[in-house]
Parts: sequence; C-alpha cells; structure tokens
Amino acid sequence: MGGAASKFDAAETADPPSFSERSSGRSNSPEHSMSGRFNAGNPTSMTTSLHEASRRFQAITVTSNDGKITISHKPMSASKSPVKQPFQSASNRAKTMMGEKLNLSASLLKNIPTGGHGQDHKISPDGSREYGGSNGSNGSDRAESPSAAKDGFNAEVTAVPGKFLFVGLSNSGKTTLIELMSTSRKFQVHETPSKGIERNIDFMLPGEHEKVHDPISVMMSTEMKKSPSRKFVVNKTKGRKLFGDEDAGEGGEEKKEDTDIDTGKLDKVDKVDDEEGENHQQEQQEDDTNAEELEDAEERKSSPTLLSTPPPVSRALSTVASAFVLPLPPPSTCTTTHQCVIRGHAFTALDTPGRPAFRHTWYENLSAVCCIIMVVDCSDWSSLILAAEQVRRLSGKEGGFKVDKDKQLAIDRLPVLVLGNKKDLARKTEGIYDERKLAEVLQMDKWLRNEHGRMWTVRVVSAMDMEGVADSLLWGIEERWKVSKGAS
Ligand SMILES: Nc1nc2c(ncn2[C@@H]2O[C@H](COP(=O)(O)OP(=O)(O)OP(=O)(O)O)[C@@H](O)[C@H]2O)c(=O)[nH]1
Repeated sequence: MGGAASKFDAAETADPPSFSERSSGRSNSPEHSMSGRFNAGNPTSMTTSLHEASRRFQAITVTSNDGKITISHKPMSASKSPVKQPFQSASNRAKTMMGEKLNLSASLLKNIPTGGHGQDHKISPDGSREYGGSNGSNGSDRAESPSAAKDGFNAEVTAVPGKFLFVGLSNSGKTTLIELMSTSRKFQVHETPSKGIERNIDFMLPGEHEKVHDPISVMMSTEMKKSPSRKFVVNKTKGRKLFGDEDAGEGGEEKKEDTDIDTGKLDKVDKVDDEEGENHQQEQQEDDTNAEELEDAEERKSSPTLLSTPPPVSRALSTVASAFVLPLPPPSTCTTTHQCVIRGHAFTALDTPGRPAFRHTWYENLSAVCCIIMVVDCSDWSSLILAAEQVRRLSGKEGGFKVDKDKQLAIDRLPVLVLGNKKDLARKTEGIYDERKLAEVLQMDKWLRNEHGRMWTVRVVSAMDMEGVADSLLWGIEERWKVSKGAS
C-alpha cells in the first residue's frame, strides 16, 4: 500500500468530476468489468466549446476548482494569429490541480480536438479569419461564467494526473489511436481560390467523436457549401491517418472536372495496375513507375496536395486519400509522449514501440504510470497468440518482467485496459470481435487476476473510425482515479 500511496499526491486523489455514476451493484470482479460500461455524461458540447474558444480567443486563464480546470478567454483580435506554445506541461497541470493560476496560450485550446468544423467563421479578403457574432453556443450545458456574454464563455477540461502507458505488438495500432486523440494533431488547409491568392486555415480533427467520418471531408464540405468554386490544398502536418474508409455521407455524385492534379496521379496508379504481368519489359517499367509512385507518396507526405473542390467532396477526398495513405507507417523505435483529450479529459499517453527489440521500454515505464493500455490487433489471430504471451509478461507472473520489488506492488494494482483494435478489419478477416472471447484467448483472468484486486477489461474498438475508443479510455481514466483513491 505504502508504495502505491507515495506514487500519487493529494491532488491526484481528488474525485474525477464528470463521470456519471456507475450502475449500482457492480462488483469488482474482472468478469464484471469486462461487460460493465458507464455513460460519460454529455461532454460533447463542452469540448466543442473549447474548440470554439480556441478559434476566437487568445489569452486564456486556467484556474482549478476541485479537479476541474476552468479556462477563461479574452477575445482575440482578428488581425493577430495565436501565439504558438506547447501544450500545458505535466508540471503545469499538476500546479493547476493544486489551484494555481496559469496563463496559457490559445494553442492549448486550439490543439484540443473536437467536433467543431468552423461553422461560424469567415475568411476576410486578406486571408485572416474573422471571429464574431455568436459566442459559439451549441449546447445548453456548456459551462458559462458571468462574463460569458462579454468575453464569450468559460469551458472546462479535466486534467487526469499520471501517465497512460500504451503497449502492444508492432502494428497493433497504438500510434494511430494516440494520434487520433492527440491534441497536437492538426491539419493545415491552404485555401487556393481560383483567383490565385493562397490563404491558410488551420483545422482540427474531431478526435472526440465516437466515429470519425473522414473529418477533413466533413470540414471541407462545410467550407465548400459556402463557396463551391474554391480549390483547397491539404497539407498533412502531423499524424499518419488521413481518412477513414467510409464516405462522410454527404451523398450525391462525385464531380470529376476539378480533380485535375489528383486525377492525373490516380490515373497513373491505375495504369500501373493494368500493366501488371503483361511481359518482362513491362514489369521492369512497372517497377520503375512503382518506385516513382513511392517517391511521390513520400513527397506528398511533406508537400501540399491539391484536392478536388466540388461539394459533395467526401468521396473524391477519400479516393484521393486512399492513394496517398499507402505505404505502411514505419514501426516506432522509441517511447513518445502525447497529450490527448477524450471527452473533456486531458491525459498523457506514452506510446511505446511494439517490436521485440524495443519492448523493454514498456517495463522501464511501468512504475511511472497510472494505467496500462494494451492494444492488440483483433483482426489477426497469429498476433493475438503473441499478444497473450505479452499479457503474461506484463502480469509479472511465471517469468514475467522483473522490476524492483518495492515498485511491484504499485504495478500489480495498475488497471489494465485491453483494446482489441481493428474491429473494422476483424469483421472481414474473421478475427475476434467478441470481448469475452478475446479475453479468453488472451487469458486475461489467469494472468491479471491477483490478490491486489487489479481491475482489467477488454474492449473491442476501431482506431480507424474511433468506434468504442472514448468509452474504453474513460474506463481507464475512472479506474486510475479509483487506484489513486485506494492508495491514499
Ligand atoms: N483497419 C484498421 N487499421 C488500423 C486500425 N488502427 C490502426 N490501423 C493500421 O495499422 C497500421 C499500424 O498502426 P500503428 O499505429 O503504426 O501501429 P503501432 O502499434 O503504433 O506499431 P509500432 O509503432 O510498430 O509499435 C497502420 O497502417 C494503421 O493505419 C484500425 O482500427 N483499423
């Protein structure tokens, strides 16, 4: 107990503010937790408010009150762009939790992903954004201060102390998941009107959504409804995944006439496919062309890509994106830290590499985290067998990884959330998308049940469309608070 208690300070043991009550009579057994769910209230409008705030306000003050952070804003002048600063550091968050006032730049909020899509801003002739009119109202349960009418509104985000350790075999989708939740994941959109003046617009991805429907398409179709004749250049500034497979549902026929650059590139890909296997010489040419394509793809990663313009654009964008998102991302080789937000809860995620040579990083971080999130690829049986082995090692039982004895107790109490990722694929590959079955295959109960009452759960999710991700992460956040309370 003592070891665990020292791991969390008083501020960390405060009640999590915005969880709804769990269903009554829920036991502590892992089996129960596997099927247990809870509702996370309705924070959508709050986080959307954050997004709205980020677009309208520059000076942001953060104060804390019982674990809730209140963020107030001063209006930003239309001519000034927000000062770039990194996301609030861990030590600042800790100070915030202790009630200190902090001044943060607009980028804190600017970088919090939400579902807002710039419905209420317009682009001035010189390319800067104009903010005005409403205070971004889009929900009656938004937190508002008395000064809301004058300064806009206050919004709240809960900082979750401690770090969440993401582990799993290579290619399980850890990085994809984290990037989708990450506050620094941002796309820059250069608007290129036919008259030739380039304008820059920054847009956020809606990481708060349960299901992300090709977010850029949604955003761009919103923009294009306002002015159908514009052209856009999308530059992926961070993050690997651009689009989901699904159409954003805007409907209608895809127009071809404005897809000039992209259509050319896609035609090239198609042409290469057609030539495949015809004869040796052709194959050689094909290889060359493929090599060029790969180089092109690399270049496209760093250079702006002209996308089609006519609304509805979702289908055209998805088609173009599917050509660009190939090839596979390189595997990670070191642990990286990310600030993430899920339904108004800001937390730090440690993304560890999954390749065998780098798995020692999991164990190096174990004693410094408050929750373990193991991501497995539930669409791939063979990887699940290997993942089961990693569950055993994580448990520390029967030849598991050795850590200091005094740290072992805290580790034994860490909640373990297993995310069976790639549910979308599992349906097609006859993988496992039944949570109980997945728990059995991974032998969760055998390895993770211990005398310290460690909580664990198995959830099947899809990082690609964010299905189930928010609920699952909130389980981890809630268990994290329970562990810290128990330790105090
Ligand atoms: N179909 C599908 N593919 C996914 C999903 N999540 C991730 N992927 C893909 O899986 C591949 C690997 O994802 P990463 O996030 O790089 O995997 P990782 O676990 O971080 O791998 P390492 O960095 O090597 O440890 C990428 O091509 C992703 O696009 C998902 O939910 N569905």
